[in-house]
Amino acid sequence: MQKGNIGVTTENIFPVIKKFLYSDHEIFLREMISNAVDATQKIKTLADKGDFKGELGDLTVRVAVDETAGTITISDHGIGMTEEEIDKYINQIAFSGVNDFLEKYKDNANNIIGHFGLGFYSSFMVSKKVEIITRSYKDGAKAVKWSCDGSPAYEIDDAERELRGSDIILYVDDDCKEYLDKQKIQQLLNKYCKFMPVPVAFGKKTEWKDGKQVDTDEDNVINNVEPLWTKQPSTLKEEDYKNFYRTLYPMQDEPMFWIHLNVDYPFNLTGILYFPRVKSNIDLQRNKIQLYCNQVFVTDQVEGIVPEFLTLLHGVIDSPDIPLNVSRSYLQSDRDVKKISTYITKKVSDRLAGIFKEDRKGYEEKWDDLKLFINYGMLSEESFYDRAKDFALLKDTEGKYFTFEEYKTLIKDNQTDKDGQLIYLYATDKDEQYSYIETAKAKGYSVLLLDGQLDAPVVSMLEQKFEKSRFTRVDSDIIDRLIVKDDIKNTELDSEDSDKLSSAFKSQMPKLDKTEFYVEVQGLGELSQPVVITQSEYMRRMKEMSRFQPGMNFYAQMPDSFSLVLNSDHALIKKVLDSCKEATAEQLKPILSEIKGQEARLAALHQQQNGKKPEEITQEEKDDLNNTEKAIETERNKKNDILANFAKDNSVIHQLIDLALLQNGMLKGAALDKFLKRSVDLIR
Ligand SMILES: Nc1ncnc2c1ncn2[C@@H]1O[C@H](COP(=O)(O)OP(=O)(O)OP(=O)(O)O)[C@@H](O)[C@H]1O
Repeated sequence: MQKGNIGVTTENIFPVIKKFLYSDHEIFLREMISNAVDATQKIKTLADKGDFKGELGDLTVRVAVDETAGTITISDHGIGMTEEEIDKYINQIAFSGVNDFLEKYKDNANNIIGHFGLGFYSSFMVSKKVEIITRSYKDGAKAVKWSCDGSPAYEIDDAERELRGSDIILYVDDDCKEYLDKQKIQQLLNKYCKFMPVPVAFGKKTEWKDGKQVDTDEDNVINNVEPLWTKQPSTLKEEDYKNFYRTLYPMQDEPMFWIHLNVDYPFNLTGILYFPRVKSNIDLQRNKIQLYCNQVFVTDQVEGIVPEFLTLLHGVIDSPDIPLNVSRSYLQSDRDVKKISTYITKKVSDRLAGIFKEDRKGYEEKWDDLKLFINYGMLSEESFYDRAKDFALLKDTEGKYFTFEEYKTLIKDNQTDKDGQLIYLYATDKDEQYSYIETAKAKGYSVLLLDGQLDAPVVSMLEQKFEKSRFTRVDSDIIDRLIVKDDIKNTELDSEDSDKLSSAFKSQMPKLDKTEFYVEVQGLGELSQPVVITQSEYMRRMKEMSRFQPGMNFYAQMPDSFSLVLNSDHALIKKVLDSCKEATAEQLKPILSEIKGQEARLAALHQQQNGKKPEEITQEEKDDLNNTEKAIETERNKKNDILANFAKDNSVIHQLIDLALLQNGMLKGAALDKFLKRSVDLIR
């Protein structure tokens, strides 16, 4: 028997390992099984080369849990180890790996990607003692047993073992008893070993016999040794890809299409990426791309390796060239990783461009599902925008699709304003903005439907990319001002009438929380609606953006401001004006003439004082000016009161306001109820 100390200086290294890798204890199983798989593949290689002439035998790696003994055993029929090899690979080298790890990550353990290849010693994260019973394939090799209880001391002894290969026996620590639960092990095998290249068996398949579940003779092999991505694309059918997708994401809808990745220079990478049909954000967070290293599952945190927008895709990537035992910040600056990321982006855009070219109709049918990925890609990656601008689509409110270039050609003639700016009209909700869309269409304009999650930032991006172009929502102004072609014709009403109308209407606008209404009078044509509500594009966008961007709180606090535009060409508005004049003329006459007089006085005072320096203006003159202003204010208030008093009982005004609110989904609760009752009264 040989005793010795493992070549480490730290007195007791294992508590440290445990602490560092606390969240990732479970990887021990992956490490043990991939060692067993490696040893098995090595014997196969030796046999292929003729360096091993014996029987290969059954190469299945076996995992067994013994709850009573408190052990997990991983057995392989691989190359095994001689005593010298144990000394070299386990006592010396493996430990130096642990040492390096501690050296490097002492201070920033949190930055570790979470799957440092600790290899064999990760077994101590869950074990109080580990034994290796092994026998090398080499002629005349003796079986040996190595054991270590987690202190730097180990023992090596002779052992009984007939067959070539190794048993690794983990004596599970008392605080890690969960790993003695078969279901837990099954779950870990499923997560990490599902596609390992050598059969891995966990117990036997069971069957029902005499009302009991009993083991059969057949191994319960948990993995598929030849997963789809390792095969040649030319040998695969559509159904194969769909089936594989189902094994990866059992509850998910069929994917739209996929990309089989396969490169061996300048780096090695295989994999299959699927474009999923995404139903909800929960799906996005739950189903992720899985990263493998030679068919061993590493992680589903692929940020930094795959461009961010492609993390929304599903599937697998397998590459031995992605450095796994480094921190994330290093990963992002690593040149090979950058190359991988660029390669994947190019592959994805080539595939999309290909489908677009070959099957435009099919592509359009998928667009609504694809849009999120492509928009996200264009927003987050300049190089992707440059590729995607030729196959990204815009959809109009009638459901027709256009490329950027096609759409520009379509609207160029009719939607260029007097300053030469191309105006892209859009709606965000076909039903809510229905009448605005119809008005625009009646004018021969095309209206885009931009109702996607990312459309607001996409609009800002496109405005920067497209030359001399602006996006405007159809309800952001009255039709003649959406695309200003000539100078606007002014309302035919004189300012006094216009003022009466707007004051009367304004006095009856509802007092809504955080909402402001401006009232203006415009001639919109006899056939247009009598009252229209619009919301300025600029303010709406600022408010929308403030929801996503910190530091824009100022805009979020501002009330929503809307314009209520009264169409002075409409018969109903004319009718209101006439009855208003009739009802208020007597009362308003002296007030209006008083206001006129005071205004003339104010103008004269201003003129007088304008020529003077501030110190030359006397207190008396200042008071005079202030008092005149106040007098005007008082008279105006009187005027407004009279108009409000008239408007209060005018059911046409109320009805018109409510109809406009209703059209914008702003009439609710008690106000809606009142409107309904009034409407019934009106037709009674
Ligand atoms: N089941 C086994 N059969 C034969 N040799 C083994 C077995 N397990 C471990 N070894 C030997 O011990 C060495 C150290 O294993 P360890 O898992 O620590 O590192 P590794 O597998 O080389 O690298 P990694 O850190 O990526 O796992 C292996 O390289 C191998 O030579």
